[in-house]
Amino acid sequence: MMSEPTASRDFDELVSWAESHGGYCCPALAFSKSEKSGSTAYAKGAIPDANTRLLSCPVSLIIDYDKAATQIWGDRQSCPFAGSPQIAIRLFLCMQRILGRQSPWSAYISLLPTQFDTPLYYDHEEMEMLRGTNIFGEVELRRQAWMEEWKRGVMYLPSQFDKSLVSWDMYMWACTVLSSRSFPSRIVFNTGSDDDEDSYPVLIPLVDSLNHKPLEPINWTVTPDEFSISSGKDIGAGDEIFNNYGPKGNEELLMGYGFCLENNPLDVVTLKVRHPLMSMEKVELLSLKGNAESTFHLSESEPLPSDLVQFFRVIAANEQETLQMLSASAGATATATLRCELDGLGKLYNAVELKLRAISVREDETANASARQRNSMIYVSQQAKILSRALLAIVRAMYSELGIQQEAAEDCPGGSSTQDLAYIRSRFYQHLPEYGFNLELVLNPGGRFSEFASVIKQGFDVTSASDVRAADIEDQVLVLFVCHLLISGATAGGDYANWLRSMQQRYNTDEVLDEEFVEDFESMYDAYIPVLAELHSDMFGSAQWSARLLAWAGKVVDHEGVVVQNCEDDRPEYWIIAV
Ligand SMILES: C[S@@+](CC[C@H](N)C(=O)[O-])C[C@H]1O[C@@H](n2cnc3c(N)ncnc32)[C@H](O)[C@@H]1O
Repeated sequence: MMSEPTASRDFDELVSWAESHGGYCCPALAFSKSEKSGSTAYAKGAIPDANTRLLSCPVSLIIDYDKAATQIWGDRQSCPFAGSPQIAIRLFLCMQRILGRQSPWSAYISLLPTQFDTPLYYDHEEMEMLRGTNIFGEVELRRQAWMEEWKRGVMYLPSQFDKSLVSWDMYMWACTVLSSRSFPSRIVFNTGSDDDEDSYPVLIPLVDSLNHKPLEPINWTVTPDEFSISSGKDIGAGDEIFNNYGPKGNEELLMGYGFCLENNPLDVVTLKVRHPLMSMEKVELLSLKGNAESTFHLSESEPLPSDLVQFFRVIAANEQETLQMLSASAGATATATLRCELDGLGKLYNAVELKLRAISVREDETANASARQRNSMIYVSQQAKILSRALLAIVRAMYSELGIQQEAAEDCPGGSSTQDLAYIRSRFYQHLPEYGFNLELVLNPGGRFSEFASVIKQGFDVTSASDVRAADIEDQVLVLFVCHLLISGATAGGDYANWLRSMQQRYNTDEVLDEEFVEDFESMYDAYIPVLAELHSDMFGSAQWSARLLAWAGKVVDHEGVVVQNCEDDRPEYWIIAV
């Protein structure tokens, strides 16, 4: 039980107005003012019976499209905004505000806030705290959309209205009132389903006076006469009485309502991924429906949703792997290859890391911070926390693909710090040689391929793998290496024999290596092979070297490679998974 807040008389008029039209306010409920969340409602005495009706609003006072259209344009048919009912309601709100005490809704309108903490009201410095987040870009888009609406809306107001009174500031006020306190029409009028696109926001005076608490058990009841709210639990004397605005993360709360909740159990990171150009098979695998991007929701409890992993798996798949996945989804048992899994996870890692890096988490003192600064800090740090969890989950998924999850669990007991990630990734790097090769392995002077390495270093005038990357010839060196592996007889035995055989079956066909494609490798052959043959005739002088062989290896590198971010120097590097 809390100490009882000070009752505010500001609400007396609102309550009597609602009651005079058939509304209801539970006698044990009182209103007070709070600095943190505007007006709040609390229990003057215990409300012990769950399901006690708390507040209700008669249908005659609910502000919906019907009332807005008929009051402004005379009837629904004459309203030009049937397809965008929210515009009619926003204009209606402005009209009621202009009418002042003349408005039948004046008891309600006069109590509505006129100052908000939604990011559309932030100044430049406050916006900077949100840089890199989804909201940062969204704010301007929303402002533009509202501004367009305002211009169109005012233009269509009937001539008896003084259009000049509906200022941009007033329209923005109406938009924010609607975003911060409306209910969806599909619930209020019992129409449609959750994803009903025809649903629009309606205002329910009095019932909209409660603050939000996630997961709070409340019931909304709709009858032909009223919309009421009752609690799903007993309420103690002095306790705040909450509504539950639905499953909303901090991003939605901040953008629409102007507040954030620390430890919001329903917080999510919304990750929007633009579609790259894709084959019809991939489009089918992802069941894409023509949108330019896909949206995923990451949460603390589910930082790596399976649909997100599947999206990147399909993006990463080469032709062969795509066909395998298609037949698997049609009932066959094939699963994605290790290469595809690692490449998909690697690409996903990069996408998530990019998003994490774009935002800056501030560790400032919160004691002197304004409400807006506090909200931004909560939002950004929670986003960062979920993204870091996702990174860790991705690395663990890579471990698990490589069959070394046991070690990860023992050595790295959890957490999401950068050290954990760097550690876990360095372990991942140590294990990759068991599965394939990259430049470091190929050019290691003391390693298995030291002879090949020394010819390449001489021929290309480089001393290390990073020189090769800096010269932008990583893929070419790997192409030469794949050819070298084949020519040097690895097919006859050794670790890569089976892999090379399957690569030959897959890519060494006239269908894959058409004339035009092979021709592209002739200049590479002319530029490199004679020079390298002079340096080491046994290795590069064999008649097996040809533009066609290089073209084949080009296909292998292109389709069987995995791009992984190097955690030390932070550059992308190429791995060929050869198992
Ligand atoms: C529907 S109104 C709720 C009643 C509101 N306090 C008022 O003054 O009218 C929604 C607004 O209340 C505030 N609010 C609601 N729940 C809150 C919470 N849990 N913490 C902080 N502010 C909250 C936000 O300003 C939000 O825009």
